Amino acid sequence: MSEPASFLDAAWGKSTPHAPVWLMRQAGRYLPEYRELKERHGFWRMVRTPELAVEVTLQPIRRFPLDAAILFSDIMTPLPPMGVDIDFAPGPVLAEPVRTRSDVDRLRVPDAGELAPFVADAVRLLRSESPVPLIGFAGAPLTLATYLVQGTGTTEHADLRAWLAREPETAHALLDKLTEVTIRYLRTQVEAGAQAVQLFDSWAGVHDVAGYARFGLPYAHRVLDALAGTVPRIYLAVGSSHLYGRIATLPAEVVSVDWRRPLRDCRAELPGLALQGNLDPGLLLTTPELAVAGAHEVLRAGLGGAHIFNLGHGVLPGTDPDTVARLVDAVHEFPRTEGDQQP
Ligand SMILES: Cc1c2[nH]c(c1CCC(=O)O)Cc1[nH]c(c(CCC(=O)O)c1C)Cc1[nH]c(c(CCC(=O)O)c1C)Cc1[nH]c(c(C)c1CCC(=O)O)C2
Repeated sequence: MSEPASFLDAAWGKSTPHAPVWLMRQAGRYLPEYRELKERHGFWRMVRTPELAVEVTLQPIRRFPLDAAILFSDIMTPLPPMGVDIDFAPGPVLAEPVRTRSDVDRLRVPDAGELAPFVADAVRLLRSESPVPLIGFAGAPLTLATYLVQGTGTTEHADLRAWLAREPETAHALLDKLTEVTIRYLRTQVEAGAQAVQLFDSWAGVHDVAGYARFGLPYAHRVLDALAGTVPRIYLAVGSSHLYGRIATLPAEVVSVDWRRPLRDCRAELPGLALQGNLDPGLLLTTPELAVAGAHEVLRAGLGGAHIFNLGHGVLPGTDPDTVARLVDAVHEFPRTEGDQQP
């Protein structure tokens, strides 16, 4: 590799000599050192103890030459201070879903300082310990509402869509509170030193264009707009290419694309935006050779504009860390210079 790949350059829309690479869920269950720590401490304690959150954030950075670190936390982290009781099994499970107007009225909107002081501490520690830029993150309001209304994240979401249609005013009241909390939560991370932010709208894709335009877009817009002029903003919505016409209007620098369509097809629909993605995480469950071949496809499709290499969604639990190592090297070895596009 001639020059190091710069994550922040690509996030600001510059075309880099190599694609920088990080992986959603790069810290987590596929790493034995993560499983060992979780066995000892449990998930919430790891999230809430800055030294443990720092350790888990850095585990993948020590193993692989990744170009960015993502804070170890969860999109659910700002919800308990609002008065929501959440456990992980392994996905989030709420003691009581939020469905009525009085459920929504009871939710608190805590001050920034109250929201997650341990997150601000972890970010500050990471800024002195991490050799690579640090990405902060939050869940987008509609995705957080998905968990709050359903109580889990595991259905077809028809009940959420029915609830939105039946109770639009209650839904807007809930989304409004979640938007304010998310803005405070992300500003806290940026003020503590996060160098980029990713807004995870993981479940936006289950809505039709009109539903997204009504309940997703305006709130994601407000969150991203509140961070204007600070750090590059990455927006992720899985299974959502039917929404790209709307997503293109968001005040973000980067859109994270899932594995369903080649990046070159997405560029035309997301003009002026850097693209992040989009290897199928399922390919990392095959062989290093197939994963690397898939990465080359993605890298070729990503030419023609700024590209941050990532998966289309998170690393899956059964992934072999050696395959991840081969993948990261393959991305760094791929030149993005014009006329020299084959690995
Ligand atoms: C929907 C969502 C959640 N959490 C998150 C999202 C958005 C991203 C996406 O769409 O996948 C975001 C998240 N969750 C976690 C991170 C840490 C940083 C990273 O490495 O990417 C991030 C960025 C840790 C975690 N969050 C969770 C774990 C697993 C806990 C365990 O060890 O069992 C980790 C490492 C628990 C969790 N938390 C959530 C789910 C669905 C689960 C189930 C297990 C899983 O998908 O890994 C909610």
